[in-house]
Amino acid sequence: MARYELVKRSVALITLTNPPVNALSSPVRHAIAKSMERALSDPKVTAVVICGENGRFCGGADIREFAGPLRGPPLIPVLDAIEAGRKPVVAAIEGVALGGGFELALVCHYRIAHSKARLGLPEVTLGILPAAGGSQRLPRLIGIPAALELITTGRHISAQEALKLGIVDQVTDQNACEMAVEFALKSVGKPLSSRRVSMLTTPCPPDLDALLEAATMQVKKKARGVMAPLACIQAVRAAATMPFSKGMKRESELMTTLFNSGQAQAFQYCFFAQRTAGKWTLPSGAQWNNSKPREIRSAAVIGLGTMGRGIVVSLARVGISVIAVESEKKLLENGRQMVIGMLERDAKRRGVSASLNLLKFTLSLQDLKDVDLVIEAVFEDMALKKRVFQELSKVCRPTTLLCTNTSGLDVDALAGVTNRPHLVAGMHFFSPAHVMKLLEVVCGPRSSSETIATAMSLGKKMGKVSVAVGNCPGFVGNRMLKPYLDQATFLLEEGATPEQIDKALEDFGFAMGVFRMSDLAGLDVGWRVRKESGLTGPDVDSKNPPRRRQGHRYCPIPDMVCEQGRFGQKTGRGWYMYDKPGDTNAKPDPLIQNLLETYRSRYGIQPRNISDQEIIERCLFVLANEGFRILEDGMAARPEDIDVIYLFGYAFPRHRGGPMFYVSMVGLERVLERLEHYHQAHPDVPHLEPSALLKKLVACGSPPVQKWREYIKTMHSHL
Ligand SMILES: CCCCCCCCCCCCC[C@H](O)CC(=O)SCCNC(=O)CCNC(=O)[C@H](O)C(C)(C)COP(=O)(O)OP(=O)(O)OC[C@H]1O[C@@H](n2cnc3c(N)ncnc32)[C@H](O)[C@@H]1OP(=O)(O)O
Repeated sequence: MARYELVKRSVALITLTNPPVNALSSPVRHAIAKSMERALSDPKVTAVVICGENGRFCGGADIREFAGPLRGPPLIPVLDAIEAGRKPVVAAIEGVALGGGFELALVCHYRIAHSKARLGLPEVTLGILPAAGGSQRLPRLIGIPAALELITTGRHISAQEALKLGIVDQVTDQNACEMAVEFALKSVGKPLSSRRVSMLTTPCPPDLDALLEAATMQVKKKARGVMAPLACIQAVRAAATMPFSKGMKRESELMTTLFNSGQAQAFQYCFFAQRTAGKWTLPSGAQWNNSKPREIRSAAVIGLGTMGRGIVVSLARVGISVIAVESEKKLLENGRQMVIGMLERDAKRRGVSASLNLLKFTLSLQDLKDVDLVIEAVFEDMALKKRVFQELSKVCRPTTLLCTNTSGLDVDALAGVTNRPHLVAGMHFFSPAHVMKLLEVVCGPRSSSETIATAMSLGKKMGKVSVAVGNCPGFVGNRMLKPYLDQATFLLEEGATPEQIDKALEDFGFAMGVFRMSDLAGLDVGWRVRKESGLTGPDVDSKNPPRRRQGHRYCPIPDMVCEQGRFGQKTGRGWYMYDKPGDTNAKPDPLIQNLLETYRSRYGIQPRNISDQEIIERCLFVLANEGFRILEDGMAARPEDIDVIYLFGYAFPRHRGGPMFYVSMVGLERVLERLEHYHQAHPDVPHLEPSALLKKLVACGSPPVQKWREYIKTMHSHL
């Protein structure tokens, strides 16, 4: 777990050997401690260099170990012994020095970084804080403001920035390990006391309280209800106001609180869920590690609406040449200008030049004959999409992959009109496509493993978190959204207000409640879908009694809001009112209050007081209940995939871990009991009926979320 060598006759070279990221697992900590003892006691050794195998210094503590009892030597004494040693120790940082890896570097007396290395204390993103002295040493080394920013955001920094901040002593383009050995030889005999960061006095700004207060306000606003950033600020305060040993005690107390909070578990679950989602499987046995993706050098995007433009930008900025197609000259010109503007702004922000030379704009599908892959992003209309796919089938070479950005239509129906159904898949981006990280890769029953591998790998290349899903209406994300939105509007009927529901959801941790979010997204989109599916408008079957469709409860309030031309922020009116169209400051609107009161009295509904608990339970338990059904149907391979979709596509609060993790933390038995209760009260809402899988899991003793897959295996899978 660590290799010990003597180099240049007097330098002990300790190499961490724990692939893939040299995490500080128990055997690694043990090996470091033993190696240091050996180096310090060997008279031949005058200096020590610590590096990591395979060009990676260290990715920090082994996060998997956090789930069990602490075994092996604790990290802090291992690190303290390095700093206290009487021989100079140099960290040779290549690749990454993150979390405990960074803390390991901080106890070394010197730090040499390769120019491509990245450093950071990302603990806050795992719901904890740098608890091996990082919160106490970094402020001593670089001052409170810079340390506060790095620790509360978890941001990774480049070697150059680390040099500027005074974190590393030297940056090199050459082999960092060899440079560190040379550096170590030159450091022999130099006094070490000023190199022991724990011995430094934290430079304390005069306005410390104001600074910490401002940071507190900022993190409270940015991460509602999240404990870790607040704990980080308290730890940094300790570094500014307490001697090192007392600060370490405070750091440990804060870490214990975070560890016991449940939030840390949720964040750490998210970390692994994101990585698990990349490991897709198909019923054929094809999977991520046995299917080869095709290399995509050129692509085409059809349709330059909001989605199409974002997709063009996502492709071009990773070096893929893109042909963008529109149906009319004016739309094409407008799209061209928007895309160029977006790419230029993006390039400026990243300090690179915009890849405009990769773009071509055309009105003719004939220009697509040689591209490797097409993404169709035209209007959400099956007949139109089928025409496009038929045309593509004729125009593109037979090996071109044909993908659709539909947000819920039948991908296999589109595959069926082509001459290559095995090369058709869904690539469902989220709006705005160049910003949102989620990509649902929709596997049709005829999509080949190569097609899925290519779509997943292209998503990764574009920096997306790609999740493979089955082909059902709405796929995973939008399919689950429907019962969630329904519950919110049923609660309005029963007596709640949009403000009350939004506040309950925002207090739960969502950045925006369901109604504020709907106003931002635009209410007309859903209205059009409801009209097209005959739920509202002139095509409604007149046999439907009021507030019922196909025998089930239906709430027409969203349709009534749209009928008044209230489409959300863009029209200055929606569930809320805004000072002018495009404004974001949502204010409660007495007209909506009035509409709700009139509606309730028309249907003889006696409004009742609805608790926040009921709002959360009905909205979120029904969301997860649909997730269970999706798992039963084999439309998602595992609960982690559903959670990743909700974290990255629907801003589900990370400290709750995603809808499936959240209900597992609440306790499946309780969730089942509450769903049964609500279904009894609302028997005309089938989504409230507990799913078979939920019942099965409860009957099996409510296993943890990571084990649910074992209970789903027996069921029919589309993935
Ligand atoms: C009740 C009282 C309790 C009190 C508790 C007291 C405890 C006291 C001691 C605490 C000491 C704390 C020390 C420290 O402050 C805490 C930490 O260090 S937390 C860890 C911080 N590090 C990170 O957050 C880095 C996480 N990793 C990454 O960001 C990336 O993996 C990477 C390093 C940038 C590499 O990225 P990629 O190349 O894209 O590779 P992947 O991300 O796909 O990862 C590959 C593979 O490695 C696994 N992995 C990565 N990092 C870790 C890790 N730190 N631990 C374990 N495993 C890791 C990852 O899951 C992938 O695995 P695979 O999916 O392939 O199985």
